[in-house]
Amino acid sequence: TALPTDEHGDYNGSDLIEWINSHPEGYVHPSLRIGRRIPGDSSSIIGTFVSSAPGAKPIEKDEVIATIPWDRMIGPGDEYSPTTFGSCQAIRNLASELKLGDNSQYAPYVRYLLTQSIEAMPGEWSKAGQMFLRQITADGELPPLDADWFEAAEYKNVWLNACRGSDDSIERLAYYLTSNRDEDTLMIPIYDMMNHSNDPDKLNTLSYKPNKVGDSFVFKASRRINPSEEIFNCYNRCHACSTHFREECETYSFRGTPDIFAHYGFVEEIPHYWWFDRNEGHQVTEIEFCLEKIAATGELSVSWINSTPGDHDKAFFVKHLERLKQIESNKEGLEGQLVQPDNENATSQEKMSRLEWEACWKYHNALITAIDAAIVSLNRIRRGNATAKLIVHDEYDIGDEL
Ligand SMILES: C[S@@+](CC[C@H](N)C(=O)[O-])C[C@H]1O[C@@H](n2cnc3c(N)ncnc32)[C@H](O)[C@@H]1O
Repeated sequence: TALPTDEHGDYNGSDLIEWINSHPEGYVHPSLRIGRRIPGDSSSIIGTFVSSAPGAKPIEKDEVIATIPWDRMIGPGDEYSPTTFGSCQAIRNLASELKLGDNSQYAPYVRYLLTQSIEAMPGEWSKAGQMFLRQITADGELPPLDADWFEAAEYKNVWLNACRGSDDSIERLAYYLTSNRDEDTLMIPIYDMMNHSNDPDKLNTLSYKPNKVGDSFVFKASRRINPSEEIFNCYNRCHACSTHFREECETYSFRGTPDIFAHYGFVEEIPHYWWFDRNEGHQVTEIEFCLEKIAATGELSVSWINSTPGDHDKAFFVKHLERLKQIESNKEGLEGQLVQPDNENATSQEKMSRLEWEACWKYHNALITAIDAAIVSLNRIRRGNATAKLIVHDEYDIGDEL
């Protein structure tokens, strides 16, 4: 069955909205629009917006954006608990529904999910793409340090080994869809159409997951959202840099900018949360900082978490900044060597797709920006031109995400 589209030919989720609203407990705010950021531009991502159609109203602070009833979500069934963060049963149930396709009781949702491709997930990248990322991160000296994600080891460990899943294309899709779109153990239509932001000026929702089997999932506006504004969720809500959300934390996440890249395949916009582990012999020094953009000047600002780095840490940053710039100086040569030419259809593990190439460079640039800002901050502190901005978290400040 073809997906419903808007006047630009983009998916508009009208089937999903109708399906949720047709349930006695279901509700979708009439001003919600599903569509592309730039309507009609197929390279622009799909997300959720407040409609700018004539007569469409803003969504006011605390208004419910959507209520998704229990039996419109795909999850672990009776095994559900709000404090469980991963479930083989949930992935299995999703795979079964995907296999049923149009015959699934979740057909409007399943039809959209089946259009999703997993090629942007680093775990699904070609060998060449994964090797290039290894080069950028100096074989694990820079984050994300854990190679599991980009070598698909996580897929093998979790799905094939722990869950005893099969390696067929639908089960693989189910695994990556849960890693990319679920909220703990639930796949939630409409909610999972929201894109991510950590920017306090953009982030505009709060969500409330079911307390028990049978309850609905609700998400609300955390401030007034005006027509044409995008509606955002935060995928790593309440991490070490998001102090302004602390009082609103229902769940916590330790994921920073490198983890968002590893798990979703995109580089988030600033503000960022960066962490580095500097290895010296057997000793590991953790270096963490928040990177923000000062709205008035556009200047980058670094706040160090727990402690200000010392000379060895600065030398580590300087070394990697030079190394990253060195890689960039050979960008053209690398492109010829590593990227699948557009006119060649045959895919090979020795070449990477253009999508992987571009994602690698976005991450490379983000690393350069962050490391450069870190060095600037340390130089200023050293020269006495600035006092270090320090954020200190006590051990019990941050909760667990399993
Ligand atoms: C939960 S889905 C969000 C809806 C998704 N855009 C869609 O088309 O259905 C998560 C995926 O959306 C994309 N995404 C979300 N936030 C993004 C952002 N800020 N920048 C770029 N891509 C983003 C990434 O591909 C991510 O893996």
